[in-house]
Amino acid sequence: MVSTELWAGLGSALLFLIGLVAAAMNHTRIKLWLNKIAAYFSSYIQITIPEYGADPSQSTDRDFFVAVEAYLSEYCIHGARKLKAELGRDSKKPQAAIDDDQEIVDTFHDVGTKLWWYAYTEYPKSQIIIHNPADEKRRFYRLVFHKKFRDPILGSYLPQVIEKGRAVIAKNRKHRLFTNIPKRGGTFWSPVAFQHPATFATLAMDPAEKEAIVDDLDAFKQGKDYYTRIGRAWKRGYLLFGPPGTGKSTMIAAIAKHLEYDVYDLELMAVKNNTELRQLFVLTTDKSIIVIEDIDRSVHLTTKRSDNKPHNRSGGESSNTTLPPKEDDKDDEDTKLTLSGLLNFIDGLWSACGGKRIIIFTTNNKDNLDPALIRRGRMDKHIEMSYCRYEAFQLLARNYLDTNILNESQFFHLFGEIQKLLAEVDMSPADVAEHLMRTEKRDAAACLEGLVVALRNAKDDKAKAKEQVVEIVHDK
Ligand SMILES: Nc1ncnc2c1ncn2[C@@H]1O[C@H](COP(=O)(O)OP(=O)(O)OP(=O)(O)O)[C@@H](O)[C@H]1O
Ligand SMILES: [Mg+2]
Repeated sequence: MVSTELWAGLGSALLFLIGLVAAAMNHTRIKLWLNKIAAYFSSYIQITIPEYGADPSQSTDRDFFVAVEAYLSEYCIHGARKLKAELGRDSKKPQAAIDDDQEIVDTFHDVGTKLWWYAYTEYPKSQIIIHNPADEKRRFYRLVFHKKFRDPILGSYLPQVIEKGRAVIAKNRKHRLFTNIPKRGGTFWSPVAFQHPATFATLAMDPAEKEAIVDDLDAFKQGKDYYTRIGRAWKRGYLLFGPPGTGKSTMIAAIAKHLEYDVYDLELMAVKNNTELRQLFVLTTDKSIIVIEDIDRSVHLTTKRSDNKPHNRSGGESSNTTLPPKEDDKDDEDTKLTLSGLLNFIDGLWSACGGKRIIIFTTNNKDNLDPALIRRGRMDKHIEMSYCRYEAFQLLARNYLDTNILNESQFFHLFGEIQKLLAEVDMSPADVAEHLMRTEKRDAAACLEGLVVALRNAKDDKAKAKEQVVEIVHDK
């Protein structure tokens, strides 16, 4: 058994060496013969995976190479003696990969065989300065295995390598937050590492509603076939509305983390016109969340709708007008940011730009929005973020004070009062959370007592405000 493995190892190494010599030879004929000799005497097959294929602009070529690299770094690196380490992008942690001419042995358990992986690099022979990175140096991975395993290796092992490698890439990928900043010649996305700590586990809201949102996101994430079948673009719009401090921005961070998507935080004030908006949209990538916070306040949309249309009940512009467009409509479309430009941004263009995009609007006042902007199909799901009730408080208390706090009998009387008061008083989760922040001087009891006092005060204020309203009505 040992000697079989030894021969197999020697055979694969010899094949790899002959391959290297052949690659280094300039004479095409000799190169051809060397490869023929290697193929004749060897029972081994080799597969070469170049970093860039024939067409370097095709990123899919590189995907295979990158997946192999990630797979080998994660699953086979312990077998290599020579490694190279690089700092990953946005990362402080060094990432190791096998160095050139190193042999790594992997086992394909499905058929019980060993395989050999090698990394190597070819450098350009000419001294000409090269602008295309694909021409600079050529990196390869080479896989060598016994020819009797050709079918299972091609049919199952390599697809598994790609799948596992992609999973490793997704796991290690740092998520980014992009904001658009104006520069000469337009507005451009500028990224930073996205490290918001919020998750659905730390988000305080009605548990049933939270579960429904998570289910909706999961269905979206896995919904490629479904969206294709029903003939809709693979995108979803969420409108988050509710008073300040109820967790709308926190929810966006939790969604991004759950889906493992990048976030594009679109500042509409920095966008001059529809053309810029289109450019920004085209520059977003797949698997991303495009966010427009405070959509009602972030921009006054200059729009023919507002010029020509009757106003709706909330003072906004009604979208279902039949008035003919004015002559300068076309000019406005190009020189200003208009509501129709934004509507095109949401649903017109993105069907043409691939899938897996989520768009989220947030607002404190849903009634201020043009109905066209938030109709179902554009904003598919309307999620109300509301004041803190007892269930949300329980989660905050567990997170901020102690996981077991709700079982501590010394606080039962405080919990009872908090439950009663939260049913009567509107306090945002942000305000409740502020009272639960522990400091050196404030222990759990002090935090809870402070919250009770704040809730009692809020209840008194509410009662006084009510009395004043009654007095005004009587005076009238
Ligand atoms: N539902 C919640 N669950 C957990 N923490 C919350 C929640 N709501 C608010 N908070 C806390 O309050 C802070 C402010 O919340 P957030 O910024 O998400 O509110 P918002 O609804 O976006 O407010 P605004 O309308 O002013 O933008 C957060 O940093 C978070 O710590
Ligand atoms: Mg916010």
